Amino acid sequence: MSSNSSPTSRPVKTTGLHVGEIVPGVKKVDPILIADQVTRTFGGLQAVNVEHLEVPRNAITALIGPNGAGKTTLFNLLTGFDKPNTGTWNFDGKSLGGVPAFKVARMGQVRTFQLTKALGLLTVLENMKLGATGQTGEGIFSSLVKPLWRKQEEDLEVKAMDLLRRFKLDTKRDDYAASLSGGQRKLLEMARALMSDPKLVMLDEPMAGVNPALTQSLLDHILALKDEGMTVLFVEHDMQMVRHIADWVVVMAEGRVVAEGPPDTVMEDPAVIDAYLGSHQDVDLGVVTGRIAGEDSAAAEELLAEIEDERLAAGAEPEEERK
Ligand SMILES: Nc1ncnc2c1ncn2[C@@H]1O[C@H](COP(=O)(O)OP(=O)(O)OP(=O)(O)O)[C@@H](O)[C@H]1O
Repeated sequence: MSSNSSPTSRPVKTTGLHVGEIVPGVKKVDPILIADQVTRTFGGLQAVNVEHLEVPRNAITALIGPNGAGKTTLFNLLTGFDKPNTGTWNFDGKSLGGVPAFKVARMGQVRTFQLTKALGLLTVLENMKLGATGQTGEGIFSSLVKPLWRKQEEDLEVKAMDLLRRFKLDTKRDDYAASLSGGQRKLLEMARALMSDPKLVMLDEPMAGVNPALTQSLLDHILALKDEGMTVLFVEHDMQMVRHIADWVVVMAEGRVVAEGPPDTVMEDPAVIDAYLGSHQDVDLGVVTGRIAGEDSAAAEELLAEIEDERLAAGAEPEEERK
């Protein structure tokens, strides 16, 4: 596959991912992940209620939605870190319901993890080694076969160093992970996930806490994953990033998938605008939507301008002319 993800050239977004009319739950031409009737409640709260969702293979899919929409909970369920109340899902043709997290990762579906305090006390290289799965050394019998185990350790280190070089973290190999900057941590999280040669990489807010200097580098790394044949599913609040790199966008609100589609069209969907408005807790939505009388606050004006900018960027007519 050709690599066209240099900072100067943006890859062409993948098209033709779906079959038929675009509605929430639309079928994909070649789905890598198919989820059905996945629900999760906490007490009386329904955090996730996904009827049907297909994730297209070898594309970059963004999962967006306001705070509390259920994005992280869905990630946890799909990767075996949490158990649903109901639901089934298939990854690459194999049923994953009830499969524990470490096995899910071994099957080729990995998610990145924020560096916890404990992981921060390990070196960068040790963190990388933790990301590897299917190690011969894990088995009781093979651990008795020392030469085999040692060879595997060496191979692991070579692989880890290759990845660290690619992510420009090789000079940090012996540093504690906790000493890395926010952006470097994100790079390490991604590099660690790649240690298990995944088919599907799930990134939880890859841009959170990243300074602008590393933003481009992170975007390029994510685009490169697709060039290498991987599928990416990521949760992100930064709409600019979603617009830049996603081939497909899934919007969640109150646990459900309320819209999906290519980024340029999905941002115009009224359900998306509703969900997006919902994330601006500082704005009086009644006033913004004209349902109740009152003066728009500065935050509301800003939000309306943001939405209008996004509409225009997507090629829509100016709001004034539509009336
Ligand atoms: N372990 C838990 N116990 C109780 N409630 C939970 C738990 N985990 C999540 N929730 C609730 O489930 C709902 C969905 O949360 P979730 O973190 O999945 O949303 P999110 O879309 O990822 O939000 P954010 O964008 O803020 O990360 C929220 O109302 C949250 O408070």
